[in-house]
Amino acid sequence: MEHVSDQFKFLSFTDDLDELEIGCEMVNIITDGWQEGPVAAVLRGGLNAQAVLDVLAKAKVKNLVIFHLEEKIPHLEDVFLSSVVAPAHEMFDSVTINWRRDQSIWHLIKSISSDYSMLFLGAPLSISEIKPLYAKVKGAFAGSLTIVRGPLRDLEFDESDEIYKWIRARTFDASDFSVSSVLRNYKKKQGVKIVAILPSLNEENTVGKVIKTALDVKNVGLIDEVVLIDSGSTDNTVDIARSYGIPVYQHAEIEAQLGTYHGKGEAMFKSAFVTDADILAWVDTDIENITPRFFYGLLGPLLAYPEIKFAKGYFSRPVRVEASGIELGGGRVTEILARPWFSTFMPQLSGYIQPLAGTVAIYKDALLKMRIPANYGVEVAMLAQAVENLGLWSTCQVNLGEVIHKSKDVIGLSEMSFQIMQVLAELLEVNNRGNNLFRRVISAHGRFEMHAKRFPVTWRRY
Ligand SMILES: O=c1ccn([C@@H]2O[C@H](COP(=O)(O)OP(=O)(O)O[C@H]3O[C@H](CO)[C@@H](O)[C@H](O)[C@H]3O)[C@@H](O)[C@H]2O)c(=O)[nH]1
Ligand SMILES: O=C(O)[C@H](O)COP(=O)(O)O
Repeated sequence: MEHVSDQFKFLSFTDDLDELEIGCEMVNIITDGWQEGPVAAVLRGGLNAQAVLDVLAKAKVKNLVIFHLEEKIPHLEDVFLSSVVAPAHEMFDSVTINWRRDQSIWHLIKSISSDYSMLFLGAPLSISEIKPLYAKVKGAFAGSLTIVRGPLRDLEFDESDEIYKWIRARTFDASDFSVSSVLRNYKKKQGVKIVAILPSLNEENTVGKVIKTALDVKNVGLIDEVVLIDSGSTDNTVDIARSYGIPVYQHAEIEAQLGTYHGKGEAMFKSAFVTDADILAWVDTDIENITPRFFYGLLGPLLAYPEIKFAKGYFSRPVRVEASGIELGGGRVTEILARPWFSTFMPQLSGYIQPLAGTVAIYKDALLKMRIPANYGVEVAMLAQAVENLGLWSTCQVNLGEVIHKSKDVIGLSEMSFQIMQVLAELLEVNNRGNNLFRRVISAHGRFEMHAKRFPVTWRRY
């Protein structure tokens, strides 16, 4: 039990929680008080869950009952297994783990309310979330509640860290902005015109629903225009889009005198020429589970906070089972390339949860000051320049919920990563000696083959 700390501080939920001790050794216990009877802990895993175990061991609880809501992404279960299940078996005489699949944590807590007189939870990330969490749990659980906040072990930053502060203040949830009348009011007050731009390349299965959803949001007055910018689809995408009566453009034909390039960035660059709106909001057309939330959520912060000029969506991605039978969690390029790159070279961007997301909204005057790469580097290039030109605090991210969209195979992702890396290198003015040749050596049946493809970055300027 190496991780048991001697420093426990007790507070009640009526105390001022600014009194919480922050430090490498402190365990803060915010509690209704001890009550005789059976004890349960509802735990997800991580430092605070581990601190709950410390507190219960110190309180000489012998038989521990733990409830755990199964994670949607199975590899997150590793955190629970290593930080809770393994140590709990060493610390207590008997441990019962109840793996649950309730609809939500509140359903779970309600269902055990009459069986336990004390409930222990790990604290949420931010101190300001503790009292709202308490109020919510008390609506479901009648007994005594204790929320434990563990020591800040292994964290090199504290709550005065700028990225941490930015995340707390500039990360929104789409549900914060779901009341259309409120948003319409903000929109009117700011006197802005908004266009939803839907980029497409062979999206016949999903494009119709995305357009219909955008039009629903237009009908309630939040969006003024919906346009589709196609990159030369060869399926029925364009016919489907036209059947909704919205303007449909081929990106190659927009401002044809500027020439044309392949790529999503090119479609986004050309978007600025087809509208006189003040705010441009792009939403990908391959999203299977599109809802108005994507549009409200993305636009909400820009309308409600005039100082915010750029918003990027983020989302959770359910695990997909590939044809190979292999289960994949989402965001492979994000986790393997973008996040490590940002933490190494561009730490000011490291608070972004989905830096590659294509759901983005920006004021047009800010867009016109940017240079836009024609390829898949467009999202990171826009993000980096938004933060550089406008300042981190004029940018934000919004949780749009869960996204289900088609996934590239590993070669597709590898090429996308190469494009993104080339763009990031150019943004940092790293001299890569014009090396944009991407080589892939393949060994099969005792022979080697060399495949090589060039991915030059074309920067577009307004
Ligand atoms: O030349 C193109 C290529 C794609 N698309 C559309 O752009 C969207 C996203 O493209 P996709 O190839 O599905 O991207 P992902 O593999 O999902 O890549 C993720 O990461 C990219 C790089 O950050 C972003 O551009 C994407 O929006 C984001 O979903 C879809 O609606 C496509 O139809 C175009 O309009 N033109
Ligand atoms: O955002 C990413 O990292 C890429 O779009 C890949 O996502 P996926 O691993 O969910 O397919």
